[in-house]
Amino acid sequence: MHVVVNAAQSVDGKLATRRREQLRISGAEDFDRVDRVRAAADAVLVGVGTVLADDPHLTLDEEDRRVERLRNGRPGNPARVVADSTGRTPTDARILDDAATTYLLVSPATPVERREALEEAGAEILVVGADESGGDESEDHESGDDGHVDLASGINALAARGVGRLMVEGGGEVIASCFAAGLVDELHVYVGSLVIGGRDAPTLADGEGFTESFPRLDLVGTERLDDGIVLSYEVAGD
Ligand SMILES: NC(=O)C1=CN([C@@H]2O[C@H](COP(=O)(O)OP(=O)(O)OC[C@H]3O[C@@H](n4cnc5c(N)ncnc54)[C@H](OP(=O)(O)O)[C@@H]3O)[C@@H](O)[C@H]2O)C=CC1
Ligand SMILES: Nc1nc(O)c(N)c(N[C@@H]2O[C@H](COP(=O)(O)O)[C@@H](O)[C@H]2O)n1
Repeated sequence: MHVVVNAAQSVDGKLATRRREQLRISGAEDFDRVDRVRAAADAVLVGVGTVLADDPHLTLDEEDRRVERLRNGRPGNPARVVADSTGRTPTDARILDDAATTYLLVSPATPVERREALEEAGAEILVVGADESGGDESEDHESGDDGHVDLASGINALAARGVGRLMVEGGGEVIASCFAAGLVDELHVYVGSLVIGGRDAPTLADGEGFTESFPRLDLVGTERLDDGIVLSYEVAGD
């Protein structure tokens, strides 16, 4: 599985305001780039925090890209995936429409009735088990997962359904967990020319944070778009 993380942040590293409302950080040129990255992916993943805050659709904007995918024998839109341990995705969320397959990665803690309601609303439920690495106050654990669904298991379940390239669009909690689990291959960050501020505003990588062993990145590209810059990285090997 090849995992590509993409996000837009302010100069001070924030993905949104402290109110966690969707904010346009980039512009038309960057949204077109994001659409290209989506078009290359088999699936696009977000955390349930992003679904609750933004109600995103996560489909392609450009019809030509959908047509090209169909011509290549792929679904018109990439599948949509939500990391959602207890099934908090609203049944009227936009990602549950029929524009693409939508997988919800839930833990066994999600009640059967909730799973059934979400299936009825259009979701494919994948029960993938909770992450066991968090929750012990005595350890300096760096995963920050604390009983959320185990993303590595989720990715294996997606691979078994034909997903070879996964785009992760956020938010900060899920991106942090992806780095903590060593799942990320590429990172693309659009840095918009604004300061958002706020100690409680989401950042590119929230979670518990790292204290000893930090994911290291190789800068492989820079591109000026709109009034900002896209920084492209590959995750450095050990
Ligand atoms: N500028 C940008 O590019 C983007 C900005 N955003 C912004 O980010 C904010 C949302 O980010 P954030 O609040 O961090 O939410 P996330 O989208 O990262 O979702 C976090 C939630 O995902 C669930 N989850 C399931 N499994 C995991 C796991 N293994 N690790 C971590 N979380 C997991 C948890 O809920 P549970 O335990 O219930 O499963 C958790 O609370 C919004 O304000 C949105 O606008 C979002 C995307 C892109
Ligand atoms: N790349 C990017 N640039 C911005 O300026 C943004 N505000 C975001 N936000 C994320 O984009 C997703 C919206 O998806 P749809 O347009 O509904 O398909 C959502 O995840 C936002 O948080 N991204």
